[in-house]
Amino acid sequence: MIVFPNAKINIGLNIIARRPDGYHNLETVFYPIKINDVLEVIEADELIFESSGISIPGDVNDNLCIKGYYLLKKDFPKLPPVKIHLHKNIPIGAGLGGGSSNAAFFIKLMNEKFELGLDADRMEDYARILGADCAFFINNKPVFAFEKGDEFEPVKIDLSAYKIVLVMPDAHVSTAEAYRGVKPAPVKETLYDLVQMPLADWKRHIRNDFEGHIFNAHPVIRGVKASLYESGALYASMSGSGASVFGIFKDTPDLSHLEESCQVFYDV
Ligand SMILES: C[C@@](CO)(OP(=O)(O)O)[C@H](O)COP(=O)(O)OP(=O)(O)OC[C@H]1O[C@@H](n2ccc(N)nc2=O)[C@H](O)[C@@H]1O
Ligand SMILES: Nc1ncnc2c1ncn2[C@@H]1O[C@H](COP(=O)(O)OP(=O)(O)O)[C@@H](O)[C@H]1O
Repeated sequence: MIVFPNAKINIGLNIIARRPDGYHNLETVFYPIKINDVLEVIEADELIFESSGISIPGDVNDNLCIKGYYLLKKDFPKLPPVKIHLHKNIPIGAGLGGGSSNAAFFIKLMNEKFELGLDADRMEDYARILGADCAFFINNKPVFAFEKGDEFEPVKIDLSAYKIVLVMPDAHVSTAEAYRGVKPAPVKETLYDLVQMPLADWKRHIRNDFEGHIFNAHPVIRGVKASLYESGALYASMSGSGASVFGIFKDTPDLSHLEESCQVFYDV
């Protein structure tokens, strides 16, 4: 069985408070975008993980697909061994949730392939264990997210009339680094309301709290955001903990000046 895990962008990201468990309460809007990995799972004599495309840092046993397998196996001991092939296309550590998406799509694929009988809520519960960003990818629809980013309210937001461009500069930001450098603060207006405003107003009201210190540490990312506005973006922002930056345009822009130093994904 083959599925195509997609990436996400964060529209707004406000870090509200540090939690006793060391995580942070936040508000954000997750929005799915069309940059995809390829995930294939077949039955096998033993558990095998192979990948191609972008190489994935870290130990194979820490891969979120493998962690997802063992998580399901604990509750479904009869689950047979599988061979997993993951073709990585989503930039890694980019604020795009690629690994989290792989985990969630793996759970959905195993549920269907082995008829585990899990509904979306149960699959979200499994995904929450694997990471704060994973549960969103079970339903994979635009949502207002809060708590650790794993509790949701549906939000009416449709960007299909616009062109979204995703730019990946030559910079790497770890999620933990991003959280270490941010000062939590309560919000004056909730993102849930702010994203209902006309898109032309977003630039003045919607922000990503990671941008301040991440831009100081990685000025190239600030430069990409400025370049997107200079190229006519109605709204541009770093996605999540970065380093990727997205821009929302009326029409597909010419960003050839960025293509030498960045990976540019048009109309995602
Ligand atoms: C920042 C966000 C915004 O959507 O995504 P990315 O930019 O990474 O895609 C997420 O909060 C990342 O979610 P995810 O990447 O799943 O985080 P996890 O693996 O669960 O946690 C990695 C580390 O990030 C920090 N962390 C994560 C989530 C959260 N609400 N508070 C935190 O403090 C913790 O230090 C944790 O050890
Ligand atoms: N299937 C996977 N794909 C990508 N990264 C993974 C995967 N499993 C675990 N990881 C680890 O997760 C981190 C990147 O996660 P990812 O979701 O791509 O980042 P981000 O959420 O910032 O976009 C890397 O350190 C990588 O080692």
